[in-house]
Amino acid sequence: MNRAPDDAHRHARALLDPVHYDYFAGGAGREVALDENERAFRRLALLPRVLRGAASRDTAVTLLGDRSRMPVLVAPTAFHRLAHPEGELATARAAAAAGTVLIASMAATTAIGEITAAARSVRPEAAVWFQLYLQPEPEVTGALVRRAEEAGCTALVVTVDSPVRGRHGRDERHGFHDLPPGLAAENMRDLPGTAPGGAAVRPIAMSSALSWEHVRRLRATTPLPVLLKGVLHPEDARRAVAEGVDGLVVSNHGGRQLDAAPATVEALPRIVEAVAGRLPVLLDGGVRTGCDVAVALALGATAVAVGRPVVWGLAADGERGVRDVLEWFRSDFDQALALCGGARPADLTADLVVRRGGVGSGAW
Ligand SMILES: Cc1cc2nc3c(=O)[nH]c(=O)nc-3n(C[C@H](O)[C@H](O)[C@H](O)COP(=O)(O)O)c2cc1C
Ligand SMILES: O=C(O)C(=O)c1ccccc1
Repeated sequence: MNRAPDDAHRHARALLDPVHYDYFAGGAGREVALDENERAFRRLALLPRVLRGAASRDTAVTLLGDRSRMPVLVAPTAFHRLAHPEGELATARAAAAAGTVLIASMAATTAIGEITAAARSVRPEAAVWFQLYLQPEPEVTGALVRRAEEAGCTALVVTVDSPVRGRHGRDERHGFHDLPPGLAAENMRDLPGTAPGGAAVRPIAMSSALSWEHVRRLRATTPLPVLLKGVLHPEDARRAVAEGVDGLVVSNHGGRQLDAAPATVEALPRIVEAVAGRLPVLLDGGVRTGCDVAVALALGATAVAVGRPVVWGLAADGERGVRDVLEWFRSDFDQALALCGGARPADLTADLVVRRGGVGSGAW
């Protein structure tokens, strides 16, 4: 069967500078979390329901007021111009064409205003969310949030799994630490507090001093919904609900931060239980097929996001490549939903999920 993401991955590997390929593909430490994200999905199976008479299907979901044609979003990934000269502009047009939400990275090589404009040029109501690393200086965070608001972003996704930068062995071996000349993290240009004559592009700071107080401050300064990305402990999920956060992304940063983190699909049930329906719970990490999407939804995710498959599509064939990958996910998820006897995402329930390799029901 023609699998667009696999084709894209093969092409991307052949086309990319090996240093850049390893930047995108790699993970932290011994890459245990990276590998486990995909493997954990393979350890789970779905018990299909039969004869349910679901004549037509609708794969769409609504997330914090934004409609997506499928429960598969584009996860924020940095530096798209390393993958293709059109970079984030191509990704944004493809996500808009596929009718899904793009979560644009703060570490994009294109400014957020240009990204939203590209998405809207394809579909005026296209939704773009902005991924944010809270910066130690409140005025810098504030300026980034204003940029996202002015660009028309409809949610902020605050990444909270990066108190320090992950150590990526592949990058260390290659000595890859900086973008090549001509490329920059454009959202970091001309921010307040830059010393006169200092670098126009600020480095992105990761800070272990961040606390719930910073999230509270952020919520007080923006009307946009705030999601936290990188929550794995159920106590943090409960705290997020209590703090008035609007959504969670269960994520281990694609295995690029804590290498001992669990596979995200294994962490998901406890987060879903802790949240008890009070917030939408998204998941990313290792989602590679429509069946993976169906398993995550059955275990209580409202939607998932895909990171590397989108980068491979972009590297393989620009906007067209990303569109092919996203359309493939829509059709593969529709197929999985149909085979489970479902008509809509909400029909995927936890009783459908069993572990492979066990005897008996093996219910989750
Ligand atoms: C090359 C690359 C760059 C990434 N950059 C960011 C980023 O800037 N901000 C962020 O919150 N997450 C970032 N992530 C993590 C993704 O948002 C996401 O959690 C992860 O890629 C999902 O796993 P998957 O690649 O297996 O689908 C990055 C991941 C990759 C692979
Ligand atoms: O590479 C990453 O995973 C990532 O999150 C990041 C963060 C800041 C700058 C570049 C990439």
